[in-house]
Amino acid sequence: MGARGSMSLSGGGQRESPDVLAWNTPRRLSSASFGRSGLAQVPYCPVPLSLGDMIPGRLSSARPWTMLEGIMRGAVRTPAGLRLSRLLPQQGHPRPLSMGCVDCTKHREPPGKKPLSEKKLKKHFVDCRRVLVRGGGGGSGMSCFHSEPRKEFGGPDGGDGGSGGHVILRVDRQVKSLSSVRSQYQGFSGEDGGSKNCSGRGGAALYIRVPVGTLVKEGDKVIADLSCPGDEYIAAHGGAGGKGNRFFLANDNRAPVTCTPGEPGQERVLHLELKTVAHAGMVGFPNAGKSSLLRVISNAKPAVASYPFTTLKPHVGIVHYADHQQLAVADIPGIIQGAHQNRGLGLSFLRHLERCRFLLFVVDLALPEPWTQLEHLKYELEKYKEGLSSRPHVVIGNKIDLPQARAHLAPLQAHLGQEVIALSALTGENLEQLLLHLKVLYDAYVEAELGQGCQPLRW
Ligand SMILES: Nc1nc2c(ncn2[C@@H]2O[C@H](COP(=O)(O)OP(=O)(O)OP(=O)(O)O)[C@@H](O)[C@H]2O)c(=O)[nH]1
Ligand SMILES: [Mg+2]
Repeated sequence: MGARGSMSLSGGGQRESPDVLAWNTPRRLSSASFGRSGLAQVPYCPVPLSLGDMIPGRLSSARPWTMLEGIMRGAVRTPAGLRLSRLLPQQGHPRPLSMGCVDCTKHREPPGKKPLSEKKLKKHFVDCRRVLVRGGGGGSGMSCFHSEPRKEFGGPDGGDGGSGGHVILRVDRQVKSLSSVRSQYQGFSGEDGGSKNCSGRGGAALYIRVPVGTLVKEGDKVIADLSCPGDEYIAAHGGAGGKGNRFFLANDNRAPVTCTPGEPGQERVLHLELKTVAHAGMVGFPNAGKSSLLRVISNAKPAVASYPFTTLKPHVGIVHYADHQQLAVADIPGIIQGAHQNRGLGLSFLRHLERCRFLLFVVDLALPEPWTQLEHLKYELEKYKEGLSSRPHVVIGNKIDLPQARAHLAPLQAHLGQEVIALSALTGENLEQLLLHLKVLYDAYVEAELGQGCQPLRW
């Protein structure tokens, strides 16, 4: 018998424990060993194996092998690319083994993945894309006639072509920018119709994965706002399939030869624009310490340096609270006076603030007359979009650890007539006050949304 025969070869005369599964040669499970379910349960393997799965080549014979004896034939291939043999010892070195499937190796550490450097992240962050989408073409209809012995002219039996596949934009939470979106997409075509009234298979839908907060524009018109994970938008419809000659059968035409070709898919040029979705957006002059602050309150790691415009693209960090609430905070590039006249990085990146429910104005307390920073910031926001600066907000005075900053705090508060949260992103001083304040703003936002019957943004 196959299994017993191979045991004597590989075991080298060694008596084996009935409880172990010994390795020799990888074998493929053959069809003979599977019941109607198509699955075989191998001892010591917690999951059933299916036809084509790799199993260890030899099994101890003192156990009930009747089922297994028939299954040890064939070579080494698995349908899903699964090769259990890779988990097992080398051929020619039999070793007791009590596992036989991938599930048994779950505890193994995955190979280490290097985090992307800040430089690479910037390079790969794309928040605008022009994309040409074409739906799949429909398959052509068939023109043919039924024919069988003694029935030569059986009538038209050409089937219709399958319709072309749509091209669909789908929001995926794992996708963080539009960098993975290509400039062109062509949907899958439908199959042509066949004889015997067989219709062609329709083309499969082609999905383009986009990040949460993608705005779809055609020309200047916004046609879709994909702001929730799982949202879908059909960017280009597939073409309809052509008609086979059977379709044209009529009383006055019993033998039509006409069939129509499939229609081409829809073709559109779309502009995708990413507007970061976050609860809070940080606004401030360059070097105010926005990125430093995001690093200490969240899990995000934006670059920090003492030169202006260190941050060139938005970063979103998540603040975790003890009650499992999660608050997303976006750090955007610094704004300077005259940004609306395209100074500095301009204002185009302010679109990432548009969806933020509340704003965090970060002011550098170490600079003289810090209230002027706030005035300029609000002015620039208003220039970009009216009413943007009057959203619920909190003023943060950063760098309180510096001696001159303490002196500037009282005049700033007097000037603004509102509370300023003085803290230090460097030393962590007074961060709790900011976190508590953020929670209050978040709770107010959730309450307001629920009050209006809307679902608040959950991260
Ligand atoms: N002393 C002190 N220095 C700070 C504090 N926060 C940030 N800094 C320093 O300020 C400099 C700028 O910090 P960033 O966090 O990069 O500032 P930013 O606002 O993100 O700057 P841009 O990305 O250019 O807009 C860095 O050298 C930080 O070390 C603070 O609380 N105290
Ligand atoms: Mg920064």
